[in-house]
Amino acid sequence: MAVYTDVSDEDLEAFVAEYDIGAVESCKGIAEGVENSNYLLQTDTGPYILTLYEKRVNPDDLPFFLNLLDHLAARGVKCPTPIHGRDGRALRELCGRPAAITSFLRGMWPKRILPHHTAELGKAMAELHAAGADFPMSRRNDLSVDGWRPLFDRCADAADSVRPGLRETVARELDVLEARWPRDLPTGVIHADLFPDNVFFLGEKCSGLIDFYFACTDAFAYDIAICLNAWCFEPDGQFNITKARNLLLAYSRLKPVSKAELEALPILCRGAAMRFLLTRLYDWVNTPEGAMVKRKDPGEYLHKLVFHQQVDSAAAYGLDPADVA
Ligand SMILES: Nc1ncnc2c1ncn2[C@@H]1O[C@H](COP(=O)(O)OP(=O)(O)O)[C@@H](O)[C@H]1O
Ligand SMILES: N[C@@H](CCOP(=O)(O)O)C(=O)O
Repeated sequence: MAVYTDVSDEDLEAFVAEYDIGAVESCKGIAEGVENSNYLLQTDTGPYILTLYEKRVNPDDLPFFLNLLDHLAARGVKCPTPIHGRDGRALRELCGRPAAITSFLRGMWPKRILPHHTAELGKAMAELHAAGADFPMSRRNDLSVDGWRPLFDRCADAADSVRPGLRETVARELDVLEARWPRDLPTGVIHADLFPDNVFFLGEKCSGLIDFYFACTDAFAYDIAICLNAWCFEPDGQFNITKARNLLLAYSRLKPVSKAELEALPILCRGAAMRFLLTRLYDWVNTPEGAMVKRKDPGEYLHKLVFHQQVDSAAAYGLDPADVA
């Protein structure tokens, strides 16, 4: 359940009165999501999403996120568009929290991933990367290689209680990642959390991307690596090379992937697995029993990490670097 802050009818009406979006008809908390409080706000002009930004979002980052959504929407990316109040502001405060209203995206995220989904994903991600090219702001990725060891230090003591031997495995892998992390790949705006629950579909077509609250400036190929992990493993843990190939081909048709990017994919996939292993491990040991939020399994990402440790070429993901100019 992701509604951390309750909003009274009076506060809501005063808040919505700052916008030209009509009168409130209903406002219901949305159970999905983990980071922020989200409400489905219905007014007499249609549905909207009301988000109250909670503790884990740094308020200083909000102008980056909201300006990015404005920028992407203006370039035709299907994403939530911030609604600006009559004073021009998209970001204001509600119940003591930073808050914004965005447009409502139609569609549903796919519960069972099929090969056509990853092709649509590749296309949508390439469009996103291209549309971000002239976005003037930048945001450092705090959850990239330099952030992993400090994060691990805050939960390492509990690692072996989650999985025997995990502390040693992570420590050794961090040594490898820190030594081999590629730092000269093409960079730009990436989503950085493009999991299936953040990609909506209407029928077989992608209808939009949501949840840009990890978006940052980083290697485009790192975004691809995050998606290979999140979309191309079957529930039984098998890697599905067809889904991976569909993703890479659809992406590279719109935004060519260089040989250097492809060659870096195995180490980027290891890093992407480490990133989600660590945030899940941190949450696993720091989320109290009975908390509203369902903890995600760090073991799933340990399995993905071990898979990529055996990979020596992007050919294992369906696209051979030798085939790329
Ligand atoms: N713009 C949107 N249009 C339609 N539904 C949305 C939109 N934004 C969020 N939602 C709904 O709210 C849920 C949680 O949103 P999300 O941004 O993933 O939350 P969190 O950042 O807390 O993880 C989504 O799964 C979706 O159901
Ligand atoms: N995708 C991350 C968790 C972040 O959750 P989201 O609801 O903000 O997408 C994971 O699976 O660990």
